[in-house]
Amino acid sequence: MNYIARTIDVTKVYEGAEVVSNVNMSIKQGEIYGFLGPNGAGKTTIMKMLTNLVKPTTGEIELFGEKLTPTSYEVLKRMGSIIEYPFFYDRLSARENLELHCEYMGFHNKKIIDNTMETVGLKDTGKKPVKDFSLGMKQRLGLARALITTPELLILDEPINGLDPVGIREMRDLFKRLSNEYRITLLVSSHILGEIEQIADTVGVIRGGRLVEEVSMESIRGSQNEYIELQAVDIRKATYVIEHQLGLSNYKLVDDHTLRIYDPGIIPSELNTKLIQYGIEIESISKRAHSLEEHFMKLVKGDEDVA
Ligand SMILES: Nc1ncnc2c1ncn2[C@@H]1O[C@H](COP(=O)(O)OP(=O)(O)OP(=O)(O)O)[C@@H](O)[C@H]1O
Repeated sequence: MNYIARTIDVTKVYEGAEVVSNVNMSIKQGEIYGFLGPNGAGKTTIMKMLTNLVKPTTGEIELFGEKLTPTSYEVLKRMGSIIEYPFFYDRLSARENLELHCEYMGFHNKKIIDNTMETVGLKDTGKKPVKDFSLGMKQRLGLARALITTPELLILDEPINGLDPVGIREMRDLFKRLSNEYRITLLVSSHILGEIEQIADTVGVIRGGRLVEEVSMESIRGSQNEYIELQAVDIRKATYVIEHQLGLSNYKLVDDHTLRIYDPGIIPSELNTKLIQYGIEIESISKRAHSLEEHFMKLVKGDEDVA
């Protein structure tokens, strides 16, 4: 497997408190990796370690197959990032800010400034000073700055925070374009599941400094376990019939009234008919599926009974 970035058993201790604990993250080349977790879970700290802004207390970071050291300048040139609020020269225009950044980075290619401004949708901002930009425009300028050195990996910490629905949508579309057209690998953090779910190929869930899951969205969608939920007046009798007469074994009694059957391929109306034949009084019967939200919320909140 081709990994563009990995954390290997990374731990970070701040003033005696372990804020990141033994995290093993693997970001594949070309994917959008969604980094999901509540505020304070440790996302920013991990992103700072990946960009060499903070050193792990123990463990290692690997970027483009190389171990990250304090002098890994070449490796760091291959990535762009926005971590925490990006600083701009407020009185200067978008273009002037980007020109200054290029100069600072020793990167001289005027054409790229035009192209990047076009990519992020800031081409028509002219002389407008950044202080008159909306939050969404500033976010896009931050992205332009991260993109201007043509990175292979882009690390974005909560890039949609504070944006309105239109701005969120534009950002999301832009991430997909960067991934599909420019083949950039993205690591994007958020505390909002809905956002991660819509863009990510892989999701890493972090809680209390620990990576509690790292899974491809494809496999999660594939394992959306459907089940039949039924309610009966006498649930024990229904359970007996289901197990001994109908031969179904994969079920769970939820409460005194409700049973969930996980055996595949059951059609609710057929089950209903059969149960009635055995004299079971059914109150309700329906097909359901664990939603992604249920799946992730259990992880984020720390419910160990994860489906
Ligand atoms: N420089 C620091 N010194 C001490 N503690 C810190 C420092 N930076 C972060 N922390 C602590 O580490 C924990 C993780 O913070 P971090 O910013 O990585 O979380 P996060 O998941 O990015 O959340 P948020 O979205 O709120 O930034 C928090 O408890 C935070 O207070």
